[in-house]
Amino acid sequence: MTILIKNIKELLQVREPNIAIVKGEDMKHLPTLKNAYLLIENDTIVQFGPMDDCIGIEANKIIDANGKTVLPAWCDSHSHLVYTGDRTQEFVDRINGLSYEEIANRGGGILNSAEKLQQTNEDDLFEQSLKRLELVANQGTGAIEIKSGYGLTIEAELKMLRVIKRLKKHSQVKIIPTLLAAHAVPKAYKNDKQGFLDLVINELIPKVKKEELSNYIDVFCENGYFDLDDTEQILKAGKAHDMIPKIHVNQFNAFGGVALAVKYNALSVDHLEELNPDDMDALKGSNTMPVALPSCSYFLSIPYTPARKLIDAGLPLALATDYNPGSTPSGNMNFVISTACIKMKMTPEEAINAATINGAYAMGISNLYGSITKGKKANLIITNEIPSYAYMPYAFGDNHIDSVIINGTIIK
Ligand SMILES: N=CN[C@@H](CCC(=O)O)C(=O)O
Ligand SMILES: [Zn+2]
Repeated sequence: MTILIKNIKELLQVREPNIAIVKGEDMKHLPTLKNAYLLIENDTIVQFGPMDDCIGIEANKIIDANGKTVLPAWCDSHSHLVYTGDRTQEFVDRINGLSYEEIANRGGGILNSAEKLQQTNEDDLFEQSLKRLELVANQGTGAIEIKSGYGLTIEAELKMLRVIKRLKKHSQVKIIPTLLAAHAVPKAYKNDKQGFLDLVINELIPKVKKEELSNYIDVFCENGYFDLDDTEQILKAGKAHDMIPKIHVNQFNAFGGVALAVKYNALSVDHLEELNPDDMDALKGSNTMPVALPSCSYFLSIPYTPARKLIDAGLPLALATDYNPGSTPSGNMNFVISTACIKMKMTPEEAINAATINGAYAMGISNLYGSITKGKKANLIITNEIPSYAYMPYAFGDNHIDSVIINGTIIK
């Protein structure tokens, strides 16, 4: 099956295969091709170039993208989209003055979602999660990381990861599963956090590896959740099983989690709403991708990750949704890039780089995703007729997407 997209007004994020990450000053540059064509064969981008070179190319299906922009589908490197129910009551409680922390201390928050998830059967969880996955795919997400972490028991964590495995089989979207082994201390271990850590280390991680459910490991490194010592125990256990760390860190407090994650060669450090000079120093010279989650800052009214500070220091940055029922009930990457431009002062070029090639890097898949490159997967967004690509983040809240192609299949 071949698809030819012709008369593309502007083809964005055109890269050579050797570019796996974009950092600092380079993030300001978004390579594009005007008046272009692109040819897909099965699930792969096989050719693209100026329209003048399109003569004689035939295909099973031809799409005329006159006036439209084509770009790589979004790469959302941080989500928790497998969950059950919602937390609207906590949303209203926060409007009425309670903080996220106060709600968690009362047994709400992650523990609330865990209780619901433990009581939900696997098929129901799959159906609820599939709807969210289809929703974000229609919003242009072609690759997504999905975490466990609302199970908090061995069985419920395995249930989450098995649901993620089913989603992988069922969907064209590229899915990277992450074991969020230590998300909160379960009620049953309230006075025995070490007991819970031992359970994760001695039972959960080996079971996850045995069933080949995930190669990535995450911890919520935060006051009231898991401290540096706890986090290091999990990272060590993960390392012993060849698991790559992707860590929740510095959401509310900065106390050395970034340096610890870098020490364990984390692929990404996510949140970073709080960031101190030591964190910056740890990131410089590392292979770890900082990931900002602006929709979470927006929803919880907490600081935005200091994107300018990171990028101006020569570091890379990825943008992701954090889609989850508590801090970010939205998986819309279009909103993420708008918010990054509006609130974090990222340029449209920086935001698109952060949400495509750098997002792919933060999932370990930038060899096949995140740019328009021959040989990469045909994961594409075709926009409506828009005056320029900057119009996408500028006209926030509107839908600018005409079609979405994922894995060579037109899904919208
Ligand atoms: N911070 C930790 N985990 C999620 C939120 C979890 C929840 O509130 O359910 C996050 O990334 O924001
Ligand atoms: Zn998260």
